[in-house]
Amino acid sequence: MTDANDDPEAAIDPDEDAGDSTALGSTADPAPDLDDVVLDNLETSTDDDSDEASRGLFDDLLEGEPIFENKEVLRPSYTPHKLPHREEQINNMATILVTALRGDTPSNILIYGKTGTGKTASAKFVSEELETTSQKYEVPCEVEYINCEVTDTQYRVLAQLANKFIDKNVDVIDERIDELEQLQSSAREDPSELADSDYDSLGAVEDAIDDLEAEKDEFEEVPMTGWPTDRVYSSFFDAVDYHERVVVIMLDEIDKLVEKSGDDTLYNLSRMNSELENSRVSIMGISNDLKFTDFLDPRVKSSLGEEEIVFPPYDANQLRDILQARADVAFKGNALTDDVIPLCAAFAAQEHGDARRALDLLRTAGELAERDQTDDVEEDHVRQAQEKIELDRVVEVVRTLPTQSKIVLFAIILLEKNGVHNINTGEVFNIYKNLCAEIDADVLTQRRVTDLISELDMLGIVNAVVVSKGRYGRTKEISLSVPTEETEAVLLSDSRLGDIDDVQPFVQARFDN
Ligand SMILES: Nc1ncnc2c1ncn2[C@@H]1O[C@H](COP(=O)(O)OP(=O)(O)OP(=O)(O)O)[C@@H](O)[C@H]1O
Repeated sequence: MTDANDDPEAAIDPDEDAGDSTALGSTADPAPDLDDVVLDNLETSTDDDSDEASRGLFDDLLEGEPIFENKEVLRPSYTPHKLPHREEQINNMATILVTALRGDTPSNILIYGKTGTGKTASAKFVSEELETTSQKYEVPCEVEYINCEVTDTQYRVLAQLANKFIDKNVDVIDERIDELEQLQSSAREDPSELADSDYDSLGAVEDAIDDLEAEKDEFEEVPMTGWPTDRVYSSFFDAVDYHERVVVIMLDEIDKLVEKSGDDTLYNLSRMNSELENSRVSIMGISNDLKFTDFLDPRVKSSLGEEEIVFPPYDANQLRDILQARADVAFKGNALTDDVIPLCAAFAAQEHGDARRALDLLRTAGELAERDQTDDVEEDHVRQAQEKIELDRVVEVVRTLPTQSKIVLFAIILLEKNGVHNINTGEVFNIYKNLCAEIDADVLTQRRVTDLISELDMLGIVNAVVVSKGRYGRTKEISLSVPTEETEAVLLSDSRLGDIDDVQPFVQARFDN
């Protein structure tokens, strides 16, 4: 990839710029003699004033040798061509799918594994290989990818598939029409051209073109809402069965589809083959959730799970190899100090062997080093990156909390900020009540507030431990697990909580009651 960042010297040469600005500057001198200008130009090209004048906001930034050679390679959207430590899973998939290249129906496959274990990347890699090979051997085989987190109802899945196949069918028809039109024009010049074709006259070619045009007009795009589901299904069915082919439907995050809209889609897809005449359909489901098949109809479960492939989490050594392979392409020669990759791998392995997290860390560490304008990425940049990513996560979780949980969290923050340690539920509840009154929110019961505190605990935002107070029973001691200032700022960015003017009186309230 070439981009201005790759070679800033080549893209914008400050010297060249200075020369230009002198030439422009010379227009200030009325009626310059052409020869003088050239001479002036040479003489003044080292003149600092004009150089300074042209230095803009970006010059300094461009001058620092960039750390990255190609940052895109570290982004989640990039599909690598090599996937270290996934050879076994990739081979398993290929062994199952090769059936498609023989014109038969491959078994359905279910792929399991935690987030960031390379399921999508591996499945996409195998699909691309499958499609390329099918073109090479001219065996009609197609893969359709659907992300069920986005497309999460039966209607949408079927509509999206129907429209994709309709588009493909239109392309097939257009190609055929092109061929016939070529035959038509060459046969007009030399009627013997028809001898090798299926048509005995120009009229017959004309009719065939008309038929194809009419067929094309019959295809109707499925709207994204509004049709009865069986109509959408039959549109999809007809579009797939339009000509002979094997179709692999890849349903990424398949558990989200089942969670949102049950197993009807899978039931319909898995029984299609008995009715299709020309084509065959096979399903490849990908899931983070090992238990989602428990919610499936037993028939769907056994049909979908004909073959199961598990993607185990990566360990720190495997993550190192993955990072190294990407870093070789992403960074300039010696931009990484020795500790960087092992540390990113170790942090990500602690999480649960998530390659996405490891790549995020490496990219963020590189960006932080770039911002510092240093020549290389150091261990400290990785630690800062780890903190930044963690903080971004916290901000996102806090920002999307329901209002009641935000109020409870705000009460805990106010107590901590006022030096209260080992906060108990009663203290939180008192402040919570006052905050609710201030912003006109419903007041929940203390029991419900205790539940909300437990939820905040599960999200890792607060730490709530149950301690025994001897004969006074047991109580919860609550403390914040996230940075106070940043979390408070996120809470105050909520328009309702932002309305609270003076928080001091609320803290006094803990002594009431
Ligand atoms: N073996 C590997 N080699 C190189 N890159 C990898 C490997 N495994 C995963 N990655 C990279 O890690 C990131 C996450 O991988 P991927 O999206 O395939 O994970 P996933 O298992 O599908 O996760 P999720 O369930 O969250 O979608 C991607 O950027 C991918 O390119």
